[in-house]
Amino acid sequence: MLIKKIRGLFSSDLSIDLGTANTLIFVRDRGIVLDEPSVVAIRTNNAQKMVAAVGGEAKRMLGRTPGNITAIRPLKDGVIADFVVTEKMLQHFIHKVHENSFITPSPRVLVCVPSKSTQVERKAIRESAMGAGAREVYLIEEPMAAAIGAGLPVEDASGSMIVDIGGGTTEIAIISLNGIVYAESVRVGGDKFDEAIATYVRRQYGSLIGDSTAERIKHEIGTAFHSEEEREIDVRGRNLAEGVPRAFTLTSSEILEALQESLAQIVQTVKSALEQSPPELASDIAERGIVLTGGGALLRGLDKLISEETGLPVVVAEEPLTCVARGGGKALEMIDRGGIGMFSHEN
Ligand SMILES: Nc1ncnc2c1ncn2[C@@H]1O[C@H](COP(=O)(O)OP(=O)(O)OP(=O)(O)O)[C@@H](O)[C@H]1O
Repeated sequence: MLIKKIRGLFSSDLSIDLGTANTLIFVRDRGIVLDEPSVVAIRTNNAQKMVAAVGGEAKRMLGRTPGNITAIRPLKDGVIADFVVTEKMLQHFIHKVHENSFITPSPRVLVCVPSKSTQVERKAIRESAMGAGAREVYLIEEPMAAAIGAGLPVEDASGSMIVDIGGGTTEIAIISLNGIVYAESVRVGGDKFDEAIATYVRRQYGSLIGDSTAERIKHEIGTAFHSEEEREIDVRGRNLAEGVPRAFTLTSSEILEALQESLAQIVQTVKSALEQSPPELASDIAERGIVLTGGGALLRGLDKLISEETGLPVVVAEEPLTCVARGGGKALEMIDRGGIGMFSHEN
């Protein structure tokens, strides 16, 4: 135990949030050392595939690649769509952290996995991390890490509700005594919001916009709740009828309309989690409120919408985009204190 404690003090344990949209790596005492889009660009030469770029550089290539390069997102809808490429990406990021931070290799690595990921996926993630030099690998479910990162009292015998709105999925969990009492996930998140915006623009303006433009519109004027303050953005898309770029202006009310269906799905999943929560925990949640994490929590007015629909207080966690990675880091510290109840059964 003492040796474990001492080792804990000097170790450069990594916590990895392997997300559909972004991968983050947190190192104890250093904070977030890597924050990159989960994108890999693959170059094909005479049927041979090679990694051309990973992370930010690869994301800039999305939708702009020549014939022999494809930029792909190996995780989709919160699950691994391409094992081989995910492994390559994970290894690239872990090596990058080692190179940049003079961190000793072979640390303990904790990976945050979607609560609905299969045993096969968990095994693949574990093997990828081992392949990248991890000495020990721990897996923790994302909502648990998110709750710890948001500072919720997960160890207490009291219910906490977390809604983590990522790129591919929204994960909802009720946590008490270091365990997930109820978890539900819906394949709606930031990506679906972007798709809904692109669909709206195609229907209303007869123009095509790419994923990055849709995401930019969401960041700048996106909203989940009606507000007096109307925002606008000038956009350029390829007009379908004329085949040439055309400019038009979008307003925040239009984006609200475009997002209706996706938002309704999230609200419905939150409501059904509340309905299925044991009464004691439901009353704790009613008192403490619902905590939102993940990039989607930054969508303007989403807290208001969920609060209005559930009648409960809703708060957005501080730095929602880094909650999962930071929570994973804290969970690693908890291992040294013997708090291992929260880890996935695979450990
Ligand atoms: N200010 C903002 N307003 C709205 N959405 C935002 C904002 N900032 C980031 N996002 C969205 O958050 C999403 C990414 O969130 P996050 O990094 O938490 O997801 P992830 O962990 O990679 O995904 P998942 O949990 O599904 O695996 C993207 O869709 C991004 O567009």
